[in-house]
Amino acid sequence: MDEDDVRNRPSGRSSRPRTKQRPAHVDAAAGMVVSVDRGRYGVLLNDPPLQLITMRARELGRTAIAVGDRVEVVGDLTGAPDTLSRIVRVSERETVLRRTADDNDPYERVIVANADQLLIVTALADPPPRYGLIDRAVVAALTANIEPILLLTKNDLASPEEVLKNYSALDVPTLTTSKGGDLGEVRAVLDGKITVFVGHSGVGKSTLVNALVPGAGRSTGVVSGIGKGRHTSTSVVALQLPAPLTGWVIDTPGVRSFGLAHVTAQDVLWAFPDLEDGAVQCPGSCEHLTAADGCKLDDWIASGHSTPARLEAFRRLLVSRSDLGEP
Ligand SMILES: Nc1nc2c(ncn2[C@@H]2O[C@H](COP(=O)(O)OP(=O)(O)OP(=O)(O)O)[C@@H](O)[C@H]2O)c(=O)[nH]1
Ligand SMILES: [Zn+2]
Repeated sequence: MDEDDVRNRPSGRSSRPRTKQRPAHVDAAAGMVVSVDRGRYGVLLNDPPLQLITMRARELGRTAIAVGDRVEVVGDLTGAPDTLSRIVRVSERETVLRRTADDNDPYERVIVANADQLLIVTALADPPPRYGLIDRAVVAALTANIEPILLLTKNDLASPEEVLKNYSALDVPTLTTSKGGDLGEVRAVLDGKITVFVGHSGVGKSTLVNALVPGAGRSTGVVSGIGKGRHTSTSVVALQLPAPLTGWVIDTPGVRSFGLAHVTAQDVLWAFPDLEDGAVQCPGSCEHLTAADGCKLDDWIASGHSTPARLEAFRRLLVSRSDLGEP
């Protein structure tokens, strides 16, 4: 992944990152970035659907390029081995999933561009759900205008009741899967969309990706045979869903947490239209956490708007921003 040197506000409802206009390259071909690995970008051309290895053109400066970016490429477009072409333009992004700089990483990162949905993969048991991580992923999605979806694996081991209760006030769509179970419902949710999959180790994310995209070859937690080892990939890749489906699964093996320091209380409030009007009376710098600090949202609820559960869910998300993401 690349550093994004332009510290744009997270893409809320109104602000969109801008792309500078570049001189047109008449021979450029359009495509999508499907992998990023040490300065090399895998690009799948739209027509013909060839996959190329590319690098950034100098004229792009330090503009970040991320998986999901729609780009224009020039140079050798045959896809022949040992050829390299250059990305000369990055299109304006519809959404940007990002994480903040933290102690381990001084740069704000663009994780994925143009995603429609964030599928938060959580096991119901082995390992047990970690609400802090789920909440942070929900905040990252909502504040990027990406739809969060909770996928609960290992339903054969435990009941989803408690998790569903925890997320009912947030209105996050939920799916459950079990070992060897039918994935029809999951496929229907993914069809036609660009969906980012996140989940911490052992939840069954690779098992799921392999089942949805045969041949994806994502390594799963079973290690067998001497010397075989486990090929743990840490880079983000986009995988095309097989026909008759359309759309993409973007696997994020390296993403274990979301740094959310760039997300303000106002950003989270945008995801709660039912509370937004109630915050008009709040002090200008309100963090919306307690009435004791002058927040007027409790009064808003008391006068019959929205519900106490929604306010509680909103505040839980606000607090999750400052939790330690990992481990
Ligand atoms: N019982 C049960 N086991 C499952 C289910 N899904 C996956 N597993 C098992 O859980 C273990 C971990 O699955 P993986 O797919 O490797 O998990 P992962 O999330 O990709 O983890 P990393 O590879 O560490 O990122 C494997 O032994 C799977 O067979 C499920 O629905 N039920
Ligand atoms: Zn407030």
